[in-house]
Amino acid sequence: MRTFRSGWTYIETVECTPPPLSTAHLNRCKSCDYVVLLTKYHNRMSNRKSAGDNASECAIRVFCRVRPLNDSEKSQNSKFLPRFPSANTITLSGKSFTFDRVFQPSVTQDEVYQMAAAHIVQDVLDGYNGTIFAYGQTSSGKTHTMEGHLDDSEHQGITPRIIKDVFDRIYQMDTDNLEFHIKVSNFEIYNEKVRDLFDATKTNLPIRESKNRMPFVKGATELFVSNAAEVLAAVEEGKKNRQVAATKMNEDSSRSHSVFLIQVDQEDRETHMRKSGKMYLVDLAGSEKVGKTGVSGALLDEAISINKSLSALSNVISALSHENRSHVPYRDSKLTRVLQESLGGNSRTTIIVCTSPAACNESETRSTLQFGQRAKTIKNIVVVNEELTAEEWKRRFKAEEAKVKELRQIVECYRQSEADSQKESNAFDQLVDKLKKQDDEIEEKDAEIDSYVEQVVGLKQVIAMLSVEVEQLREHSTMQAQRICELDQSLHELSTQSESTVQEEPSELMDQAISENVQELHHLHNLFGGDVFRRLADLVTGKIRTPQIANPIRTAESQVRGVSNVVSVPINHAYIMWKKYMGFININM
Ligand SMILES: Nc1ncnc2c1ncn2[C@@H]1O[C@H](COP(=O)(O)OP(=O)(O)OP(=O)(O)O)[C@@H](O)[C@H]1O
Repeated sequence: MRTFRSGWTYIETVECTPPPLSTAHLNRCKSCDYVVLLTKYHNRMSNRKSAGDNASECAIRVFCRVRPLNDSEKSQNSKFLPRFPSANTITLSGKSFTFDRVFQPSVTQDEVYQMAAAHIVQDVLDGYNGTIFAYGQTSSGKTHTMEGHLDDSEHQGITPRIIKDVFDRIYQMDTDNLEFHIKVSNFEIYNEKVRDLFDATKTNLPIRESKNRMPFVKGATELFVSNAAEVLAAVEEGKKNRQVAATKMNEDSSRSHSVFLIQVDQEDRETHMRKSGKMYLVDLAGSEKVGKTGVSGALLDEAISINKSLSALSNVISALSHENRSHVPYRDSKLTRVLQESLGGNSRTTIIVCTSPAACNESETRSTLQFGQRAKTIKNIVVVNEELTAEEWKRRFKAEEAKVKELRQIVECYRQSEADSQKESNAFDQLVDKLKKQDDEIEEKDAEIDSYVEQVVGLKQVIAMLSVEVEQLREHSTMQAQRICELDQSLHELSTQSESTVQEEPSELMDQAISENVQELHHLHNLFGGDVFRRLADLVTGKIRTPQIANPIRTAESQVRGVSNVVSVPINHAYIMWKKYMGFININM
């Protein structure tokens, strides 16, 4: 047995937004404590979200329903325009529109309910808010979809099916600890006035905001119900009071937007946990081209008011579908005020766009499909509405404390990591300075090397010249050596001659010959002992320090010395001979 009672207040839980995980920081410091902690934190938060524990993003679901051609359209021979290339696409004159599902005319009321609406029952029992509304031009099938035939189980629309399902699920629950409190209200927005459909005397109810900033209709009659039959009776009651009139396009045209609100509150008697889910079932009045509907007088005023509020709804949808939405004009109409939480707020919302298939309604159908397409981009943020027990508060408080502690740790780590990166950045600056200095030094060395290279080039030229000179000397020395041999021979002969004529005075001829030989010997001595060695010694010892340059010069020097040795042996011999001869002359003079 379930218990139903009344009189609770509800508190909405608010999600604490985790600090963003900056990619810049991730790149800088992939393994630092801060990132590890923050990643853990984010993972934990997303796990909590997926468990339905807190706020989560929820896109508005949009379905499209196409009704069959009606008699009037058939009689005009209006063509059946839409094509259905896939289960969720509709094509109109070549332009495709994609929805969560497209219902073709043959789709039954039950199929529409199962695919588009049944899920809302569980959402509401889980403590979420939910909204389903039908949108479309007049006579496109909105009332048929939302309400249908109330007393015909096959042709019932969404509202009676939801009511039945809510009670079926509650009675099927296998715990006896839950206590339920269900209340319904029904009002319409007619000519920008909120009228209570359960109490026809309340014709202009105000819209106020709760302390959670949720708009609600103040003073609307709330009926406490305990079974589906009671609720259906209430729906019938409200229906009687709704503004309908016959127009050229619809015999039972709704001249107002109707809102049926079911609020399910529940309490676990053991844990004292409380949850509350609100469900808005909305049948909008249809937009109409007054030329087509042929209305005048009061009906024309209604049509103008309907179109105005629908265009306010379009503006809200349009503002919400922009990424950088700044202002959403909820306050432009009563309709958008009432639906504020359903559009961009805390509600799991489903929109069923209803269309006519007839070619004569093509432009209205196209604008309906565009409306649905825009609405599909809107994302609501939903949270479970729950009232917490003292124990639950304590548990959450502790969890929040732990979270704060964790966040403090993260902040501390972040600070530390910032300080570390500052240090790293200073060290980096120093390194950059050092590298700059090294760069300058390298540039200097480069210049030095360039000058060495220039010197090497110059010295290579000198060596080449010296080599030529050495070669010439070698040739010359060979000739000179030959000459020295001849002189040696001649001196020997002269010496022999003088020994044999020791008593005789040296002849003038001999003196001249000896003098010439001596001069020639002097010349040769100067030639081989002088300039060449000096120049080589200069190069090797003083100005040249690099081995690459000095080595070839040393080679050249030894080559010259080699030549000089070759030449100097006979010269020395000749010189000795000459000295000997001169001594001989002096002794005998
Ligand atoms: N899918 C459908 N299958 C069969 N009949 C339908 C379907 N949709 C609508 N109809 C019929 O078309 C007519 C107009 O539908 P309905 O009253 O639901 O339109 P509406 O959009 O609510 O119009 P208004 O905005 O003028 O109130 C009704 O007779 C309804 O039974």
